[in-house]
Amino acid sequence: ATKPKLFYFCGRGRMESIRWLLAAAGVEFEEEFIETTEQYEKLLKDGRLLFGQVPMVEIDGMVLTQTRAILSYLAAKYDLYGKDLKETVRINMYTDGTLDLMLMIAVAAFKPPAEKEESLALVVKRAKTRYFPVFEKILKDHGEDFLVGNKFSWADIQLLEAILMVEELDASVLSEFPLLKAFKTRISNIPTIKKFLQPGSQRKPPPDSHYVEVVRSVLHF
Ligand SMILES: CCCCC[C@H]1O[C@@H](O)C[C@@H]1SC[C@H](NC(=O)CC[C@H](N)C(=O)O)C(=O)NCC(=O)O
Repeated sequence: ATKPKLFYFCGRGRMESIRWLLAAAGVEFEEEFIETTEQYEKLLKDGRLLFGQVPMVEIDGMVLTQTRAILSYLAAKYDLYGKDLKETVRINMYTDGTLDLMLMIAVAAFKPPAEKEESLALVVKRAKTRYFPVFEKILKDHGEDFLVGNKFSWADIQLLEAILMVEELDASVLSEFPLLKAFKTRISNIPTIKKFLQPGSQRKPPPDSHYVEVVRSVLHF
């Protein structure tokens, strides 16, 4: 069977959570990195970007855009989306939260130094005061290994992704969250995720000036 193919820049941005979900599900995928305006404009001309935007994923004979739509499709396809609607809506609540937090980081990369510094400090503050306390309480209240239905789901994958991303900004961010520390160790040791965390995987590094320049030049902003 043909592997899913991801069309995006060679960086995290909005595509990184899709890479995480596929990797955690043990699904091999290919990537086409958009480096030039010509590449982007060809995708546009060929009508493969619904609203003219990336991420775009080709999977199961479809050409998908809209990050959350793609993530939901993958979560359902690989049985990482809860056993019923009540579990699914909790997974959606949790993943919308971690995606909001991670997009704050993605957007900050495009800000001038002083503003970027301020934005990233706000990310750490939001993580410590808004997001991580919620997940610590969820783990405490139900005393299970996973966030929803005591079964590994998309919510667990994305929370680990967000924890690691915030730790890159402040390594001590989990110091007041013992259950999240244990969660991080537990989920990082799931074989497919452990493999994705090894060097040489398709996981992307934090955004650097080259990534920002490429995105700016391709998207003319
Ligand atoms: C201030 C901008 C922040 C980020 C810019 C881009 O780099 C990534 O870090 C995030 C985005 S990705 C690139 C951007 N894509 C989106 O905004 C997709 C939004 C959509 N709702 C989704 O969830 O997939 C893009 O294609 N724009 C072209 C343009 O709208 O004409």
